Amino acid sequence: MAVRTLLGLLRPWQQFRTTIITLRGKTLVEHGCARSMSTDTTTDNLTLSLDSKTGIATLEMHRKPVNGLNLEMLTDLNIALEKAENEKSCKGLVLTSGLPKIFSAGLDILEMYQPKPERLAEFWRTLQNMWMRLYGSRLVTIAAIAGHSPAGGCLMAMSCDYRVMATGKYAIGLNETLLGIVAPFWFRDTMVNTIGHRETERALQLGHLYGADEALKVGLVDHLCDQEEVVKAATEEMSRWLKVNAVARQLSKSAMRQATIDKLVVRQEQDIEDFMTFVQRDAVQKALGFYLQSLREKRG
Ligand SMILES: CCCCC/C=C/C(=O)SCCNC(=O)CCNC(=O)[C@H](O)C(C)(C)COP(=O)(O)OP(=O)(O)OC[C@H]1O[C@@H](n2cnc3c(N)ncnc32)[C@H](O)[C@@H]1OP(=O)(O)O
Repeated sequence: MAVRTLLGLLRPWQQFRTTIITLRGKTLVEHGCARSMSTDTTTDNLTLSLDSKTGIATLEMHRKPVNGLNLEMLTDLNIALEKAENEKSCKGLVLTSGLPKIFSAGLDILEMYQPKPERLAEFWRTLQNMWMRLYGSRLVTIAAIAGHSPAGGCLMAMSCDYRVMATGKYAIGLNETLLGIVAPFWFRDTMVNTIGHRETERALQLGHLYGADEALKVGLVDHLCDQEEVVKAATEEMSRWLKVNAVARQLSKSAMRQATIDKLVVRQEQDIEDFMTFVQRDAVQKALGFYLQSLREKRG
């Protein structure tokens, strides 16, 4: 009761901080004053910071070696996204990576290979929630992609409002079929909404990974620039979006995206069941084992 009364007196972000402690058994490391998001918030997996002058937050992923999305990383992403969302002065979010040559290698395959069922279900639910949060964010969201972005990495990028990608030998796309797995309907829907039905159909079947030029051509990304300029270009683009009336922009975004999100909302439990059944099939486990092996052998 005392805790509830105290929570009632706290602002949303302060309640949020308390929730972190309750949910994870450990708190985020917050540098400086805990009363403002203008100070950095850092975990093992990411840093969230807000420029209080511009209202632009930067969410930088840094889970070594490749920003693989495991349960802990996804939990941190959910917490960070909710924190940015709840901070009134925050208007936009740049999603980027602090690791060289990698945006995100997508889902951590080790979460799906020889999994423990309970953790597998939690992992998938946390991913679903992260996607719904990012795709439906009130904020202007821009992905600054200075490295590879396959599968779940591509999903995160596509869930933003705009994508800036580095020129160079980086690849982006939904390559699930190359692993012997199938992108779920909400991954597919997000891609259809980004590049259209026919291009998605081709890309999904082939597990096609686009180079930067090709990604620009089909509209999978919106702008290319030098690797070092990616975050700057994203921030510059952001200021254009922030000049638009926020309510009108948010309502337009929601009008375009909410039906896609609602499709998952009503099928969330079924989707978890489907995922668990599929992933635990012998053939799928075998395929994931081979793929992991090929990644390891590539390193020699
Ligand atoms: C069943 C329903 C469908 C679910 C939908 C699935 C969505 C997904 O996201 S599945 C994951 C798809 N991701 C990939 O296919 C990417 C695989 N990785 C790569 O292609 C490369 O690692 C790279 C291009 C992203 C980076 O290349 P490079 O810089 O050369 O780094 P390494 O390949 O040497 O990798 C370093 C280290 O990390 C391990 N690793 C890479 N990706 C993943 C991953 N997604 N999950 C787990 N581990 C990964 C890799 O095996 C290396 O490990 P060590 O050899 O032990 O150091």
